[in-house]
Amino acid sequence: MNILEKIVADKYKEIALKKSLVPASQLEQSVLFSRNTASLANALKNSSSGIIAEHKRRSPSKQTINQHTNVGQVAKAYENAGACGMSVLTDIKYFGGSLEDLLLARASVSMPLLRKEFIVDEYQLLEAKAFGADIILLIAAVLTREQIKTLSETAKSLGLEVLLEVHNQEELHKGLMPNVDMLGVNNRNLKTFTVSLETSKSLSKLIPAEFVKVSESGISSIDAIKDLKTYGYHGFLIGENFMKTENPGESAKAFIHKLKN
Ligand SMILES: O=P(O)(O)OC[C@@H](O)[C@@H](O)c1c[nH]c2ccccc12
Repeated sequence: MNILEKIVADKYKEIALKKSLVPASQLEQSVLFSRNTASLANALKNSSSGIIAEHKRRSPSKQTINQHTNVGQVAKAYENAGACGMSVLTDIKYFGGSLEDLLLARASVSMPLLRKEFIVDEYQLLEAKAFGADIILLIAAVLTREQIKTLSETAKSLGLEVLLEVHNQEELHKGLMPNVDMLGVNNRNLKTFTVSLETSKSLSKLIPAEFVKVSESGISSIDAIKDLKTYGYHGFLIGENFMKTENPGESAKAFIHKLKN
């Protein structure tokens, strides 16, 4: 089993346990469940920065990145820095995140929030809504076309936007469908962890114009973003480059300032 298969196998077990502890009907009663959601796609189209800043404590590829953050403060600082949106890792076992992190971010900011998770079941969409997300991630590598279809339909019916993540042409073709709002090209191969911005560049021409394009992972320079913009990208998902510093919010602020000037 590769790491991605391991994460997903654990995820199915985690969901079964959670369903037995917290029924879906309880999630639907959350005060946050009936709120109006914010659009990341619109924020990206209208933004000069395009930065989606991520909160990530650790990862299978890097182990510890930053264990000392206050997610509410980081969220506030990312928003003040001019980020278009924020991505919050909610996987506990491999990324050290939680749904509480998402909730704390939601309590601190009004910018669009992405639940960064390995979503394989509609129950996780209800959780996303109940804990404050505006956007959900669907990873084509771990889903069938049928799953992408039903999960994206349900997400949209809950008012959640859909960011579909792909890493190659095959995944892209599997996932292109009307309920997908944004196409994220992950520069990191989730099976081997190798990172190359060439992945975003080569896949860009295959993505139809109606999808907002997001380049994900391994982005750490202004030049890289300027380059990716020429390939039609509107969004840039950055985690480690901010999180590995002592003050992720300040790092994001300095980065976005440089980008705009
Ligand atoms: O920390 P980076 O290299 O800037 O990457 C951020 C983000 O793209 C990455 O965390 C990510 C992209 N797709 C994922 C899927 C699951 C978990 C994490 C991810």
